[in-house]
Amino acid sequence: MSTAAAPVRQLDPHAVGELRQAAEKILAEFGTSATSPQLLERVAQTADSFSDGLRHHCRPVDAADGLFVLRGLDVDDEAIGRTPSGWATAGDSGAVYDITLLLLATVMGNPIAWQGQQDGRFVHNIVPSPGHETAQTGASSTVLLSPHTEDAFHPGRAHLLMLGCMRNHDNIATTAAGIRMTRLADEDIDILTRPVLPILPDDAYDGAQGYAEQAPPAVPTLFATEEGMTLRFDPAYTPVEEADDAYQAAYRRLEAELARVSVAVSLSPGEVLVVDNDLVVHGRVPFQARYDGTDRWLKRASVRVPGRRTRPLAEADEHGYGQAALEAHAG
Ligand SMILES: O=C(O)CCC(=O)C(=O)O
Ligand SMILES: [Fe+2]
Repeated sequence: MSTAAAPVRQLDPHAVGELRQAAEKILAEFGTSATSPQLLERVAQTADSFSDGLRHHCRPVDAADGLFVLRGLDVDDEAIGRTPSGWATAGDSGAVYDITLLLLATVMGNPIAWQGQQDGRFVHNIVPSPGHETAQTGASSTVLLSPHTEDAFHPGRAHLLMLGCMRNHDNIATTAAGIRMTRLADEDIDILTRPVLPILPDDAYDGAQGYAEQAPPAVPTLFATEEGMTLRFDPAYTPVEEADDAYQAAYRRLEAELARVSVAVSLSPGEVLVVDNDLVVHGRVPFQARYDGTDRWLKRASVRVPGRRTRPLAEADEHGYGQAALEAHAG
């Protein structure tokens, strides 16, 4: 894994001020970042009025590695208070950044939430939580969070994933690996393009594991589009051992290639990592949680981009394990 720098988009002071003022105004009006239809509507109106400069910073990912870092937001380590001990107790901690992320997400596309995850909030808190150290979810710490497509099990998954950093005293890196940086044999691409294995819902979803009304759909790992390759990959939730030997070997070679091209991005407060969820798998290195109110703390938003054609049409027939993605703004 390399620590090669991700492309940076530096927000200018004008754009930072514009965002800050807008987020504070909305927070003052509603008193919370908990999303109501009224708050979401205000977010949409506000994002509509943003300057071209700010909009330009939010343009689509335009590099082959499939990601960028937006830099320059102000985060005051004292003012944000203690790192919450888990998403369930986070409440309005860092609420102005929830709204900031929602505003940015709304410029980039349509933010989504999941009924079954973090109480249906549009912005999630990613913090290490006691008892979850070894889980394959954002709440873990001591284990490697394996590279994955966010919400890979679902046809309504995000096109863009945003991770905004509140605090990261131990410089714990997020990992990112782009499919277009890999080199794979044509034969492997051919095999991995076939729908052979399902991807099951991850442990962060209430209720989805018990979903047994229909068989899990087999989905392709790779998908070739006019603009290039995309992937849908989550080995921790894929029963790879059920495939034949040739498929398993190709899958392992893809895993090895993703590891080879993986970059480590250690976010600093005020930075927002944006990854294209069709091009990049992300994860996190293992770390030791502090559990003293100063732990690493990220805010996460997921965004769908209307009109993108980066996925197989057959996804429209998937049941999504009974989970529904809620869109912030009507189409
Ligand atoms: O903690 C991180 O850097 C990434 C965690 C993750 O996979 C996520 O929040 O989706
Ligand atoms: Fe993730």
